[in-house]
Amino acid sequence: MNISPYPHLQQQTRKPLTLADFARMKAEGEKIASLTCYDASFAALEDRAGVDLVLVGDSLGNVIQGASTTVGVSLDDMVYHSRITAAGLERAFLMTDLPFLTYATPDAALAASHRLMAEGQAKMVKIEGGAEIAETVSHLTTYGVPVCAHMGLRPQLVHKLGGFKVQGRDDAAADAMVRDARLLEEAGADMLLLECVPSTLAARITAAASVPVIGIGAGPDTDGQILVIYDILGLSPGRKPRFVKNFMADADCLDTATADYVAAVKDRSYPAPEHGFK
Ligand SMILES: Nc1nc(=O)c2c([nH]1)NC[C@@H]1CN(c3ccc(C(=O)N[C@@H](CCC(=O)O)C(=O)O)cc3)CN21
Ligand SMILES: CC(C)C(=O)C(=O)O
Ligand SMILES: [Mg+2]
Repeated sequence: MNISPYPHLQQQTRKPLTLADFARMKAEGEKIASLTCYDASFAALEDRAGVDLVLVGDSLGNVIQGASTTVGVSLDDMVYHSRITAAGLERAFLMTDLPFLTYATPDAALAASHRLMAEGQAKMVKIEGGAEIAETVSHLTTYGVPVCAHMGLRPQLVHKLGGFKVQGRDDAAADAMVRDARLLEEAGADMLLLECVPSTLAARITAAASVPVIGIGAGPDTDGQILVIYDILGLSPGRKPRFVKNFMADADCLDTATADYVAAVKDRSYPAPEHGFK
């Protein structure tokens, strides 16, 4: 499959990306294209489509294991899928989620991150939380673990929240999220991820942050975008979150659908206004 006519592929080299590349992309206003991934074949597909950042998400509880939440995903599951995803990557940077209750103390987070990095070949770990995980982020940073802090809608808290709902809608919650983003950055977070927050709040946090901010359901103004790979390929059954776009609808194969997603993030045609929240 020859997908070379894409402008973003003509500009890219096959050299492995590093955190410095994401800092440069933020500074230059080049959007970071990210997708989730769970195995080597999809990793190779995403890598040749020009995806910059690959996340082995605990969403594998939903899309691989068929559960309705991510709560049951184990660290062994994450290590396994991280390792088999890493095997398919050449250029893209690999980030892996720490699953529910594997980072409840700083030392537990360090031990779990060790497994994701040493066995799972992750180059960065992602943990869900705000100010309350700042100490953990600081501990990981001290020992050289790159960290992304996942704020806004935190799917691991589904049973506390009572569902998957937009976060940071009132002024007090929005101000708290802005403060937490700053604290996490000061604690050493290398990246932030915002899920399901009003587009205006995501723009505010992105403008204030010196590290790259990736969004999902966070509007067009974050430094990058992420979606679940099966959602862009039309493989997810049932009602879709409003930020999802099926790129398979206008594509003739998986390679063009995935490259079309990357191109749409790069040229800012995804996300459109209807994919964001007020
Ligand atoms: N296939 C898949 N895609 C995802 O994006 C995803 C997963 N699984 N599993 C883990 C979490 C769960 N996510 C979700 C799930 C549902 C909504 C949702 O239905 N949101 C409503 C917002 C409701 C409101 O307005 O408060 C929506 O209409 O989009 C959002 C994120 C995102 N993640
Ligand atoms: C949706 C993304 C951000 C995630 O955390 C996951 O796939 O688990
Ligand atoms: Mg996750």
